[in-house]
Amino acid sequence: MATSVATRFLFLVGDSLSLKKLPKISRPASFHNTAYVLSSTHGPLTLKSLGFKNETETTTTKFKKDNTKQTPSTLKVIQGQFQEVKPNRVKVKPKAVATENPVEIDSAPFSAKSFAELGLPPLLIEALNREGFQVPTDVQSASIPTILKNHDVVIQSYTGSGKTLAYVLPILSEVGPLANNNNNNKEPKKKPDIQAVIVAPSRELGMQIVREIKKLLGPENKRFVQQLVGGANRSRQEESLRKNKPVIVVGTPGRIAEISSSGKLHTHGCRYLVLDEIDQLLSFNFREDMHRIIEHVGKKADSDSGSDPVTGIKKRVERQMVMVSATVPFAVIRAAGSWGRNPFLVQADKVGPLESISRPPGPVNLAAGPGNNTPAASTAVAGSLPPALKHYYCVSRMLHKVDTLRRCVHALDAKTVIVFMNHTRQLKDAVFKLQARGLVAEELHGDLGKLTRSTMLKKFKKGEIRVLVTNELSARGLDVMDCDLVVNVDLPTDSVHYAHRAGRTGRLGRKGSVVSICEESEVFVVRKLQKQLGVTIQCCEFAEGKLVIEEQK
Ligand SMILES: Nc1ncnc2c1ncn2[C@@H]1O[C@H](COP(=O)(O)OP(=O)(O)OP(=O)(O)O)[C@@H](O)[C@H]1O
Repeated sequence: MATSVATRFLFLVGDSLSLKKLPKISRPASFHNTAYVLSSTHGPLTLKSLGFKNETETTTTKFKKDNTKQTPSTLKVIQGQFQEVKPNRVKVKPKAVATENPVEIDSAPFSAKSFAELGLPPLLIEALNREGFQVPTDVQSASIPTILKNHDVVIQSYTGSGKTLAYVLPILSEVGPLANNNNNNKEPKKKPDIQAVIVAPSRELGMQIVREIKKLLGPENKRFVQQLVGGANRSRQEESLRKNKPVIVVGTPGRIAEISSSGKLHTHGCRYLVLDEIDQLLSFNFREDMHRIIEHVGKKADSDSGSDPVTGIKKRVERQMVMVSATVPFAVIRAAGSWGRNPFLVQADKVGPLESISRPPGPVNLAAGPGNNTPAASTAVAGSLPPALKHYYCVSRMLHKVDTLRRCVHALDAKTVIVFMNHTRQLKDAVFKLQARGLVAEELHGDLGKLTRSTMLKKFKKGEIRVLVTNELSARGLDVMDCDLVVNVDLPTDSVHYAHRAGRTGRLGRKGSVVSICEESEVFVVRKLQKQLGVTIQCCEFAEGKLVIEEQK
Protein backbone atom coordinates (compact mmCIF):
# COMPACT_ATOMS: atom_id res chain seq x y z
CA MET A 1 0.00 0.00 0.00
CA ALA A 2 2.77 2.41 0.95
CA THR A 3 4.61 1.66 -2.23
CA SER A 4 1.62 2.09 -4.47
CA VAL A 5 1.25 5.83 -4.06
CA ALA A 6 1.29 7.84 -7.23
CA THR A 7 3.36 10.84 -6.28
CA ARG A 8 5.65 11.73 -3.43
CA PHE A 9 7.30 14.93 -2.33
CA LEU A 10 10.35 15.45 -0.29
CA PHE A 11 12.06 18.23 1.56
CA LEU A 12 14.69 18.42 4.21
CA VAL A 13 14.50 19.62 7.76
CA GLY A 14 17.81 19.71 9.54
CA ASP A 15 19.73 21.85 11.92
CA SER A 16 22.84 22.84 10.15
CA LEU A 17 21.67 24.63 7.04
CA SER A 18 20.70 28.23 6.82
CA LEU A 19 17.07 29.16 7.23
CA LYS A 20 17.54 32.39 5.47
CA LYS A 21 17.66 30.71 2.13
CA LEU A 22 14.10 29.47 1.96
CA PRO A 23 11.54 31.17 -0.25
CA LYS A 24 8.43 32.67 1.20
CA ILE A 25 5.31 30.65 0.48
CA SER A 26 2.52 33.14 0.39
CA ARG A 27 -0.45 30.93 -0.47
CA PRO A 28 -1.60 27.45 0.42
CA ALA A 29 -0.16 24.78 -1.80
CA SER A 30 -2.91 23.40 -3.95
CA PHE A 31 -1.66 19.94 -4.81
CA HIS A 32 -2.94 16.72 -3.31
CA ASN A 33 -5.60 17.40 -0.73
CA THR A 34 -4.52 14.55 1.47
CA ALA A 35 -0.92 15.62 1.57
CA TYR A 36 -1.55 18.62 3.77
CA VAL A 37 -4.32 17.82 6.19
CA LEU A 38 -2.37 19.99 8.62
CA SER A 39 -2.75 23.04 6.45
CA SER A 40 -6.50 22.81 6.60
CA THR A 41 -6.59 22.68 10.38
CA HIS A 42 -3.80 25.14 11.08
CA GLY A 43 -4.49 27.82 8.48
CA PRO A 44 -2.75 28.24 5.14
CA LEU A 45 0.31 26.23 4.27
CA THR A 46 3.37 28.22 5.10
CA LEU A 47 6.91 27.16 5.80
CA LYS A 48 6.11 27.81 9.44
CA SER A 49 3.20 25.38 9.36
CA LEU A 50 5.55 22.81 7.93
CA GLY A 51 8.00 23.24 10.75
CA PHE A 52 10.30 25.90 9.28
CA LYS A 53 11.23 28.78 11.45
CA ASN A 54 11.84 31.42 8.80
CA GLU A 55 10.78 31.78 5.23
CA THR A 56 13.50 32.83 2.82
CA GLU A 57 15.31 31.17 -0.07
CA THR A 58 15.89 27.58 -1.12
CA THR A 59 19.06 25.64 -0.58
CA THR A 60 19.95 22.46 -2.34
CA THR A 61 21.64 19.63 -0.51
CA LYS A 62 22.68 16.25 -1.73
CA PHE A 63 22.21 13.22 0.41
CA LYS A 64 22.47 9.50 0.12
CA LYS A 65 19.33 7.45 -0.03
CA ASP A 66 18.47 5.65 3.19
CA ASN A 67 18.90 1.99 2.28
CA THR A 68 15.87 1.04 4.36
CA LYS A 69 13.51 3.00 2.12
CA GLN A 70 11.72 1.65 -0.89
CA THR A 71 10.27 4.31 -3.17
CA PRO A 72 11.69 7.81 -3.08
CA SER A 73 10.35 10.80 -4.94
CA THR A 74 11.01 14.52 -5.07
CA LEU A 75 9.75 17.94 -4.08
CA LYS A 76 11.00 21.19 -5.55
CA VAL A 77 10.57 24.57 -3.98
CA ILE A 78 10.99 27.05 -6.79
CA GLN A 79 10.31 30.75 -6.48
CA GLY A 80 8.20 30.31 -3.42
CA GLN A 81 5.93 27.61 -4.84
CA PHE A 82 5.92 23.86 -4.61
CA GLN A 83 6.10 22.10 -7.95
CA GLU A 84 5.22 18.52 -8.44
CA VAL A 85 7.99 16.38 -9.88
CA LYS A 86 7.37 13.05 -11.58
CA PRO A 87 7.92 10.20 -9.14
CA ASN A 88 11.41 8.89 -9.38
CA ARG A 89 11.78 5.41 -8.02
CA VAL A 90 15.56 5.36 -8.21
CA LYS A 91 17.02 8.62 -7.00
CA VAL A 92 15.96 11.25 -4.53
CA LYS A 93 16.91 14.89 -4.86
CA PRO A 94 15.41 16.81 -1.99
CA LYS A 95 15.66 20.55 -2.28
CA ALA A 96 14.46 22.60 0.65
CA VAL A 97 16.36 22.64 3.91
CA ALA A 98 15.54 24.35 7.16
CA THR A 99 15.80 24.03 10.91
CA GLU A 100 13.27 23.31 13.55
CA ASN A 101 13.43 24.10 17.25
CA PRO A 102 11.33 21.53 19.04
CA VAL A 103 11.44 23.01 22.54
CA GLU A 104 10.11 26.40 21.60
CA ILE A 105 6.71 27.23 23.08
CA ASP A 106 4.23 27.20 20.23
CA SER A 107 0.70 27.40 21.57
CA ALA A 108 0.48 27.78 25.32
CA PRO A 109 -2.93 26.63 26.59
CA PHE A 110 -3.29 29.50 29.06
CA SER A 111 -6.59 31.04 30.01
CA ALA A 112 -7.43 34.75 29.94
CA LYS A 113 -8.53 34.52 33.60
CA SER A 114 -6.39 34.71 36.72
CA PHE A 115 -6.34 32.18 39.58
CA ALA A 116 -7.99 34.78 41.83
CA GLU A 117 -10.94 35.10 39.43
CA LEU A 118 -11.56 31.36 39.72
CA GLY A 119 -12.49 31.70 43.38
CA LEU A 120 -9.38 30.16 44.97
CA PRO A 121 -8.51 31.21 48.54
CA PRO A 122 -5.71 33.75 49.17
CA LEU A 123 -3.32 31.27 50.84
CA LEU A 124 -3.54 28.96 47.85
CA ILE A 125 -2.96 31.83 45.40
CA GLU A 126 0.08 32.81 47.46
CA ALA A 127 1.38 29.22 47.18
CA LEU A 128 0.75 29.19 43.43
CA ASN A 129 2.67 32.44 42.99
CA ARG A 130 5.51 31.14 45.15
CA GLU A 131 5.79 28.07 42.93
CA GLY A 132 5.66 30.11 39.72
CA PHE A 133 2.14 29.24 38.60
CA GLN A 134 0.94 32.64 37.44
CA VAL A 135 -1.94 31.96 35.07
CA PRO A 136 -4.35 29.02 34.93
CA THR A 137 -4.51 26.88 31.83
CA ASP A 138 -7.75 26.59 29.85
CA VAL A 139 -8.75 23.31 31.42
CA GLN A 140 -8.03 24.65 34.93
CA SER A 141 -10.07 27.73 34.22
CA ALA A 142 -13.05 25.59 33.19
CA SER A 143 -12.73 22.84 35.82
CA ILE A 144 -11.96 24.78 39.01
CA PRO A 145 -15.23 26.78 39.26
CA THR A 146 -17.25 23.72 38.23
CA ILE A 147 -15.71 21.56 40.96
CA LEU A 148 -16.00 24.39 43.48
CA LYS A 149 -19.75 24.41 42.77
CA ASN A 150 -19.84 20.79 43.95
CA HIS A 151 -20.51 19.25 40.56
CA ASP A 152 -19.16 15.85 39.65
CA VAL A 153 -17.02 16.17 36.55
CA VAL A 154 -15.28 14.24 33.84
CA ILE A 155 -12.22 16.22 32.72
CA GLN A 156 -10.97 15.47 29.22
CA SER A 157 -8.17 17.56 27.88
CA TYR A 158 -5.04 16.84 25.91
CA THR A 159 -1.86 15.56 27.50
CA GLY A 160 0.25 18.14 29.30
CA SER A 161 -2.56 20.72 29.54
CA GLY A 162 -2.51 20.85 33.36
CA LYS A 163 -5.27 18.44 34.36
CA THR A 164 -3.64 17.61 37.71
CA LEU A 165 -3.94 21.13 39.11
CA ALA A 166 -7.41 21.33 37.53
CA TYR A 167 -8.67 19.03 40.28
CA VAL A 168 -5.99 19.54 42.96
CA LEU A 169 -6.66 23.28 43.31
CA PRO A 170 -10.39 23.05 44.09
CA ILE A 171 -9.64 20.29 46.60
CA LEU A 172 -6.94 22.37 48.31
CA SER A 173 -9.44 25.26 48.38
CA GLU A 174 -11.72 23.20 50.54
CA VAL A 175 -9.51 20.92 52.64
CA GLY A 176 -6.20 21.27 54.41
CA PRO A 177 -4.20 24.24 55.64
CA LEU A 178 -4.56 26.42 52.52
CA ALA A 179 -8.34 26.14 52.38
CA ASN A 180 -10.84 28.90 52.97
CA ASN A 181 -10.93 29.62 56.73
CA ASN A 182 -14.67 29.03 56.80
CA ASN A 183 -14.23 25.53 55.54
CA ASN A 184 -11.45 24.79 58.00
CA ASN A 185 -13.82 25.66 60.80
CA LYS A 186 -16.33 23.20 59.42
CA GLU A 187 -13.85 20.31 59.50
CA PRO A 188 -14.33 17.86 62.35
CA LYS A 189 -12.22 18.85 65.31
CA LYS A 190 -11.36 15.52 66.88
CA LYS A 191 -10.15 13.06 64.31
CA PRO A 192 -10.60 14.20 60.73
CA ASP A 193 -11.14 11.39 58.29
CA ILE A 194 -9.51 11.46 54.94
CA GLN A 195 -11.14 14.26 52.93
CA ALA A 196 -9.90 13.39 49.46
CA VAL A 197 -8.81 10.14 47.83
CA ILE A 198 -6.94 10.41 44.54
CA VAL A 199 -6.48 7.17 42.63
CA ALA A 200 -3.87 6.75 39.87
CA PRO A 201 -3.02 3.61 37.90
CA SER A 202 0.74 3.63 38.47
CA ARG A 203 3.10 4.22 41.33
CA GLU A 204 5.06 6.80 39.32
CA LEU A 205 1.96 8.81 38.52
CA GLY A 206 0.77 8.62 42.12
CA MET A 207 4.11 9.92 43.37
CA GLN A 208 4.08 12.71 40.81
CA ILE A 209 0.67 13.87 42.00
CA VAL A 210 1.89 13.81 45.60
CA ARG A 211 4.91 15.95 44.63
CA GLU A 212 2.64 18.48 42.90
CA ILE A 213 0.44 18.75 46.04
CA LYS A 214 3.42 18.93 48.41
CA LYS A 215 4.92 21.74 46.36
CA LEU A 216 1.82 23.84 47.03
CA LEU A 217 1.46 22.83 50.67
CA GLY A 218 5.08 23.72 51.35
CA PRO A 219 7.50 21.78 53.60
CA GLU A 220 5.74 22.75 56.81
CA ASN A 221 2.44 21.24 55.67
CA LYS A 222 3.49 18.28 53.61
CA ARG A 223 2.13 15.83 56.16
CA PHE A 224 -1.39 16.70 54.98
CA VAL A 225 -0.90 14.54 51.91
CA GLN A 226 0.14 10.90 52.02
CA GLN A 227 1.07 8.51 49.28
CA LEU A 228 -0.31 4.99 49.32
CA VAL A 229 1.36 3.43 46.31
CA GLY A 230 2.19 -0.19 45.74
CA GLY A 231 5.80 -1.36 45.89
CA ALA A 232 6.45 0.74 49.01
CA ASN A 233 6.46 -0.47 52.60
CA ARG A 234 2.84 -0.91 53.63
CA SER A 235 3.37 -0.86 57.42
CA ARG A 236 5.25 2.40 57.12
CA GLN A 237 2.37 3.87 55.11
CA GLU A 238 -0.12 2.71 57.76
CA GLU A 239 2.05 4.16 60.50
CA SER A 240 2.20 7.52 58.70
CA LEU A 241 -1.56 7.51 58.30
CA ARG A 242 -1.96 7.02 62.03
CA LYS A 243 0.67 9.56 63.02
CA ASN A 244 0.20 12.34 60.44
CA LYS A 245 -3.55 12.22 59.93
CA PRO A 246 -3.37 13.40 56.32
CA VAL A 247 -6.46 14.91 54.71
CA ILE A 248 -5.55 13.80 51.18
CA VAL A 249 -4.29 10.37 50.14
CA VAL A 250 -2.97 9.55 46.69
CA GLY A 251 -2.38 5.98 45.67
CA THR A 252 -2.70 3.04 43.37
CA PRO A 253 -5.95 1.03 43.46
CA GLY A 254 -4.38 -2.12 44.94
CA ARG A 255 -2.71 -0.41 47.89
CA ILE A 256 -5.65 1.85 48.70
CA ALA A 257 -8.05 -1.11 48.59
CA GLU A 258 -5.68 -3.23 50.69
CA ILE A 259 -5.28 -0.67 53.49
CA SER A 260 -8.95 0.18 53.33
CA SER A 261 -9.87 -3.51 53.76
CA SER A 262 -7.57 -3.76 56.78
CA GLY A 263 -9.60 -0.98 58.41
CA LYS A 264 -6.66 1.42 58.62
CA LEU A 265 -7.88 3.94 56.06
CA HIS A 266 -10.95 5.87 57.17
CA THR A 267 -12.61 7.22 54.07
CA HIS A 268 -16.30 7.22 54.97
CA GLY A 269 -16.25 10.96 55.53
CA CYS A 270 -14.33 11.58 52.34
CA ARG A 271 -15.61 14.50 50.24
CA TYR A 272 -13.68 13.94 47.03
CA LEU A 273 -12.89 10.88 45.03
CA VAL A 274 -10.62 11.53 42.04
CA LEU A 275 -9.93 8.86 39.44
CA ASP A 276 -6.94 10.02 37.40
CA GLU A 277 -6.43 8.21 34.08
CA ILE A 278 -9.97 6.89 34.55
CA ASP A 279 -9.96 4.91 31.31
CA GLN A 280 -7.00 2.88 32.53
CA LEU A 281 -8.52 2.45 35.98
CA LEU A 282 -11.52 0.83 34.31
CA SER A 283 -9.36 -1.96 32.93
CA PHE A 284 -9.90 -5.53 34.05
CA ASN A 285 -6.73 -5.61 36.23
CA PHE A 286 -8.12 -3.01 38.58
CA ARG A 287 -11.70 -4.22 38.64
CA GLU A 288 -11.88 -5.63 42.17
CA ASP A 289 -9.86 -2.88 43.80
CA MET A 290 -11.81 -0.18 42.03
CA HIS A 291 -15.04 -1.82 43.10
CA ARG A 292 -13.98 -1.59 46.72
CA ILE A 293 -12.87 2.02 46.37
CA ILE A 294 -16.06 3.14 44.65
CA GLU A 295 -18.10 1.35 47.29
CA HIS A 296 -16.24 2.55 50.39
CA VAL A 297 -14.90 6.02 49.69
CA GLY A 298 -17.38 8.75 50.59
CA LYS A 299 -20.54 8.93 52.59
CA LYS A 300 -22.23 5.80 53.72
CA ALA A 301 -24.69 4.44 51.16
CA ASP A 302 -27.94 6.29 50.92
CA SER A 303 -30.59 3.66 51.43
CA ASP A 304 -33.14 5.62 49.38
CA SER A 305 -31.13 5.87 46.20
CA GLY A 306 -30.78 2.10 45.72
CA SER A 307 -28.15 0.26 43.69
CA ASP A 308 -26.76 0.74 40.23
CA PRO A 309 -28.49 -1.82 38.00
CA VAL A 310 -25.28 -2.65 36.10
CA THR A 311 -22.61 -2.74 38.79
CA GLY A 312 -24.78 -3.47 41.81
CA ILE A 313 -22.86 -0.78 43.70
CA LYS A 314 -24.92 1.32 46.09
CA LYS A 315 -25.24 4.95 45.07
CA ARG A 316 -23.68 7.69 47.19
CA VAL A 317 -25.15 11.03 47.97
CA GLU A 318 -22.43 13.42 49.10
CA ARG A 319 -19.13 12.29 47.70
CA GLN A 320 -17.96 14.44 44.82
CA MET A 321 -16.34 12.57 41.95
CA VAL A 322 -13.75 13.84 39.50
CA MET A 323 -12.73 11.58 36.64
CA VAL A 324 -9.80 12.58 34.47
CA SER A 325 -8.03 11.50 31.31
CA ALA A 326 -6.77 12.77 27.98
CA THR A 327 -8.56 9.85 26.35
CA VAL A 328 -12.21 9.22 27.13
CA PRO A 329 -13.75 6.16 25.53
CA PHE A 330 -17.47 5.67 25.88
CA ALA A 331 -16.91 3.20 28.74
CA VAL A 332 -15.78 6.17 30.85
CA ILE A 333 -18.90 8.14 30.04
CA ARG A 334 -21.01 5.14 30.98
CA ALA A 335 -19.13 4.60 34.27
CA ALA A 336 -19.25 8.31 35.11
CA GLY A 337 -22.97 8.42 34.45
CA SER A 338 -23.49 5.49 36.74
CA TRP A 339 -21.14 6.48 39.59
CA GLY A 340 -21.51 10.25 39.56
CA ARG A 341 -24.37 12.62 40.26
CA ASN A 342 -25.17 14.04 36.83
CA PRO A 343 -21.56 14.83 36.08
CA PHE A 344 -20.51 17.65 33.82
CA LEU A 345 -18.02 17.14 31.05
CA VAL A 346 -15.10 19.57 30.96
CA GLN A 347 -13.32 19.41 27.61
CA ALA A 348 -10.35 21.77 27.42
CA ASP A 349 -11.98 25.18 28.05
CA LYS A 350 -15.60 24.09 27.69
CA VAL A 351 -18.10 22.78 30.22
CA GLY A 352 -21.11 20.83 28.98
CA PRO A 353 -23.38 17.92 29.69
CA LEU A 354 -21.90 14.42 29.77
CA GLU A 355 -24.18 13.46 26.90
CA SER A 356 -22.18 15.69 24.55
CA ILE A 357 -20.09 12.55 24.06
CA SER A 358 -22.70 10.24 22.63
CA ARG A 359 -22.30 6.55 22.22
CA PRO A 360 -20.57 6.02 18.89
CA PRO A 361 -22.05 3.56 16.43
CA GLY A 362 -20.27 0.23 16.10
CA PRO A 363 -18.16 -1.77 18.54
CA VAL A 364 -16.57 -0.03 21.51
CA ASN A 365 -13.78 -2.53 22.00
CA LEU A 366 -10.53 -0.58 22.01
CA ALA A 367 -8.58 -3.67 22.88
CA ALA A 368 -9.09 -4.72 19.29
CA GLY A 369 -5.69 -3.18 18.59
CA PRO A 370 -4.37 -0.98 15.82
CA GLY A 371 -6.56 -2.58 13.23
CA ASN A 372 -9.52 -1.15 15.11
CA ASN A 373 -10.66 1.78 13.04
CA THR A 374 -14.13 2.24 14.48
CA PRO A 375 -15.87 5.50 15.39
CA ALA A 376 -15.49 4.36 19.01
CA ALA A 377 -11.71 4.44 18.68
CA SER A 378 -11.83 7.96 17.23
CA THR A 379 -14.21 9.16 19.97
CA ALA A 380 -11.81 7.92 22.65
CA VAL A 381 -8.85 9.92 21.34
CA ALA A 382 -10.61 13.04 20.07
CA GLY A 383 -8.76 16.13 21.33
CA SER A 384 -6.17 14.09 23.23
CA LEU A 385 -3.05 15.41 21.47
CA PRO A 386 -1.39 18.78 22.02
CA PRO A 387 -2.04 20.82 18.87
CA ALA A 388 1.60 21.89 18.43
CA LEU A 389 2.96 18.34 18.15
CA LYS A 390 4.52 17.20 14.87
CA HIS A 391 4.09 13.56 13.91
CA TYR A 392 6.33 11.56 11.59
CA TYR A 393 6.88 7.96 10.68
CA CYS A 394 9.92 6.38 9.17
CA VAL A 395 10.16 3.00 7.47
CA SER A 396 13.04 0.84 8.62
CA ARG A 397 13.85 -2.84 8.70
CA MET A 398 13.69 -4.39 12.16
CA LEU A 399 17.46 -4.86 12.22
CA HIS A 400 18.15 -1.20 11.48
CA LYS A 401 15.63 0.30 13.89
CA VAL A 402 18.09 1.29 16.61
CA ASP A 403 20.39 2.88 14.07
CA THR A 404 17.43 4.75 12.60
CA LEU A 405 16.60 5.90 16.13
CA ARG A 406 20.13 7.20 16.64
CA ARG A 407 20.01 9.08 13.34
CA CYS A 408 16.59 10.45 14.27
CA VAL A 409 17.89 11.87 17.58
CA HIS A 410 20.79 13.56 15.77
CA ALA A 411 18.70 14.81 12.84
CA LEU A 412 16.20 16.51 15.15
CA ASP A 413 18.99 17.58 17.49
CA ALA A 414 16.79 16.36 20.32
CA LYS A 415 18.04 16.98 23.84
CA THR A 416 15.60 14.95 25.92
CA VAL A 417 14.18 11.87 24.26
CA ILE A 418 11.72 9.21 25.41
CA VAL A 419 11.82 6.02 23.37
CA PHE A 420 9.04 3.44 23.61
CA MET A 421 9.58 -0.25 22.97
CA ASN A 422 7.27 -3.18 23.65
CA HIS A 423 9.66 -5.89 24.87
CA THR A 424 12.12 -5.60 27.73
CA ARG A 425 14.86 -7.74 26.18
CA GLN A 426 14.97 -5.73 22.96
CA LEU A 427 14.75 -2.58 25.05
CA LYS A 428 17.93 -3.52 26.95
CA ASP A 429 19.71 -4.36 23.67
CA ALA A 430 18.72 -1.00 22.25
CA VAL A 431 20.15 0.83 25.26
CA PHE A 432 23.38 -1.12 24.95
CA LYS A 433 23.68 -0.25 21.24
CA LEU A 434 22.91 3.42 21.82
CA GLN A 435 25.49 3.61 24.61
CA ALA A 436 28.03 1.91 22.36
CA ARG A 437 27.41 4.65 19.80
CA GLY A 438 28.15 7.34 22.39
CA LEU A 439 24.62 8.40 23.37
CA VAL A 440 23.80 8.83 27.04
CA ALA A 441 20.94 6.34 27.17
CA GLU A 442 19.31 4.43 30.04
CA GLU A 443 16.46 2.00 30.50
CA LEU A 444 13.27 2.35 32.56
CA HIS A 445 10.80 -0.51 32.93
CA GLY A 446 8.95 -2.60 35.47
CA ASP A 447 11.73 -5.19 35.89
CA LEU A 448 13.91 -2.62 37.60
CA GLY A 449 13.71 -2.10 41.35
CA LYS A 450 11.76 0.90 42.56
CA LEU A 451 14.90 2.70 43.70
CA THR A 452 16.55 2.30 40.29
CA ARG A 453 13.36 3.50 38.62
CA SER A 454 13.22 6.60 40.80
CA THR A 455 16.92 7.30 40.25
CA MET A 456 16.58 6.97 36.46
CA LEU A 457 13.63 9.32 36.43
CA LYS A 458 15.40 11.89 38.57
CA LYS A 459 18.48 11.78 36.37
CA PHE A 460 16.36 12.06 33.24
CA LYS A 461 14.47 15.05 34.63
CA LYS A 462 17.76 16.73 35.55
CA GLY A 463 18.99 16.28 31.97
CA GLU A 464 21.70 13.79 32.91
CA ILE A 465 20.23 11.19 30.55
CA ARG A 466 19.57 12.16 26.94
CA VAL A 467 17.65 9.10 25.80
CA LEU A 468 15.33 7.18 28.11
CA VAL A 469 14.28 3.87 26.60
CA THR A 470 11.13 2.63 28.26
CA ASN A 471 7.87 0.77 27.78
CA GLU A 472 4.18 1.42 28.38
CA LEU A 473 5.00 2.04 32.07
CA SER A 474 6.01 5.61 31.23
CA ALA A 475 3.30 6.33 28.68
CA ARG A 476 0.86 7.87 31.13
CA GLY A 477 1.41 10.87 33.30
CA LEU A 478 5.21 11.08 33.09
CA ASP A 479 5.85 14.81 33.16
CA VAL A 480 9.24 15.89 31.85
CA MET A 481 8.75 19.39 30.51
CA ASP A 482 11.98 19.44 28.48
CA CYS A 483 11.18 16.29 26.52
CA ASP A 484 11.39 17.40 22.89
CA LEU A 485 11.15 14.05 21.12
CA VAL A 486 9.19 10.83 21.53
CA VAL A 487 10.16 7.85 19.39
CA ASN A 488 8.09 4.70 18.98
CA VAL A 489 10.64 2.07 18.04
CA ASP A 490 7.76 -0.39 18.32
CA LEU A 491 4.31 0.84 17.36
CA PRO A 492 1.78 1.24 20.18
CA THR A 493 -1.10 -1.20 20.29
CA ASP A 494 -3.75 1.40 19.44
CA SER A 495 -4.48 5.09 19.09
CA VAL A 496 -5.15 5.52 22.82
CA HIS A 497 -1.64 4.25 23.59
CA TYR A 498 -0.22 6.40 20.80
CA ALA A 499 -1.87 9.49 22.30
CA HIS A 500 -0.46 8.91 25.78
CA ARG A 501 3.03 8.07 24.52
CA ALA A 502 3.06 11.09 22.19
CA GLY A 503 1.87 13.30 25.01
CA ARG A 504 5.18 12.94 26.88
CA THR A 505 6.45 15.71 24.60
CA GLY A 506 4.95 19.04 23.64
CA ARG A 507 3.78 19.62 27.19
CA LEU A 508 2.04 22.83 28.16
CA GLY A 509 2.29 24.28 24.66
CA ARG A 510 5.94 23.41 24.04
CA LYS A 511 7.03 22.19 20.65
CA GLY A 512 7.66 18.49 20.29
CA SER A 513 8.02 15.77 17.70
CA VAL A 514 6.82 12.18 17.66
CA VAL A 515 8.54 9.72 15.35
CA SER A 516 7.24 6.19 14.84
CA ILE A 517 9.73 3.78 13.30
CA CYS A 518 7.92 0.97 11.55
CA GLU A 519 8.44 -1.73 9.00
CA GLU A 520 6.99 -1.39 5.52
CA SER A 521 4.31 -3.93 6.42
CA GLU A 522 3.16 -1.74 9.33
CA VAL A 523 2.61 1.46 7.37
CA PHE A 524 -1.11 0.72 7.12
CA VAL A 525 -1.25 0.78 10.95
CA VAL A 526 0.25 4.27 10.97
CA ARG A 527 -2.38 5.35 8.42
CA LYS A 528 -5.13 4.05 10.71
CA LEU A 529 -3.64 5.80 13.72
CA GLN A 530 -3.51 8.99 11.70
CA LYS A 531 -7.16 8.68 10.77
CA GLN A 532 -8.36 7.93 14.28
CA LEU A 533 -6.26 10.66 15.86
CA GLY A 534 -7.13 13.24 13.22
CA VAL A 535 -3.51 14.32 12.74
CA THR A 536 -1.07 14.15 9.87
CA ILE A 537 1.73 11.68 10.41
CA GLN A 538 4.29 12.58 7.76
CA CYS A 539 6.55 10.02 6.16
CA CYS A 540 10.22 10.83 6.71
CA GLU A 541 13.78 9.59 6.45
CA PHE A 542 17.01 10.57 8.17
CA ALA A 543 19.96 11.24 5.96
CA GLU A 544 23.19 13.17 6.49
CA GLY A 545 21.98 14.42 9.83
CA LYS A 546 18.74 15.80 8.42
CA LEU A 547 15.08 14.97 8.72
CA VAL A 548 13.78 14.42 5.21
CA ILE A 549 10.01 14.70 4.95
CA GLU A 550 8.29 12.78 2.27
CA GLU A 551 4.78 13.72 1.27
CA GLN A 552 2.50 11.36 -0.51
CA LYS A 553 -0.98 11.06 -1.81
N1 LIG B 1 -1.10 27.02 35.30
C1 LIG B 1 0.08 26.49 35.12
N2 LIG B 1 1.17 27.27 34.92
C2 LIG B 1 2.39 26.71 34.72
N3 LIG B 1 2.62 25.39 34.72
C3 LIG B 1 1.57 24.57 34.91
C4 LIG B 1 0.26 25.06 35.11
N4 LIG B 1 -0.56 24.02 35.27
C5 LIG B 1 0.18 22.91 35.17
N5 LIG B 1 1.46 23.23 34.95
C6 LIG B 1 2.57 22.29 34.74
O1 LIG B 1 2.35 21.67 33.47
C7 LIG B 1 2.83 20.34 33.48
C8 LIG B 1 1.78 19.41 32.92
O2 LIG B 1 0.69 19.33 33.81
P1 LIG B 1 -0.07 17.96 34.10
O3 LIG B 1 0.90 16.87 34.35
O4 LIG B 1 -1.10 18.25 35.11
O5 LIG B 1 -0.74 17.71 32.67
P2 LIG B 1 -1.83 16.64 32.28
O6 LIG B 1 -2.82 17.34 31.44
O7 LIG B 1 -2.32 15.94 33.49
O8 LIG B 1 -0.97 15.64 31.38
P3 LIG B 1 -1.15 14.05 31.16
O9 LIG B 1 -2.46 13.87 30.45
O10 LIG B 1 0.00 13.70 30.32
O11 LIG B 1 -1.13 13.40 32.51
C9 LIG B 1 3.24 20.05 34.92
O12 LIG B 1 4.64 20.17 35.01
C10 LIG B 1 2.57 21.16 35.72
O13 LIG B 1 3.29 21.50 36.89
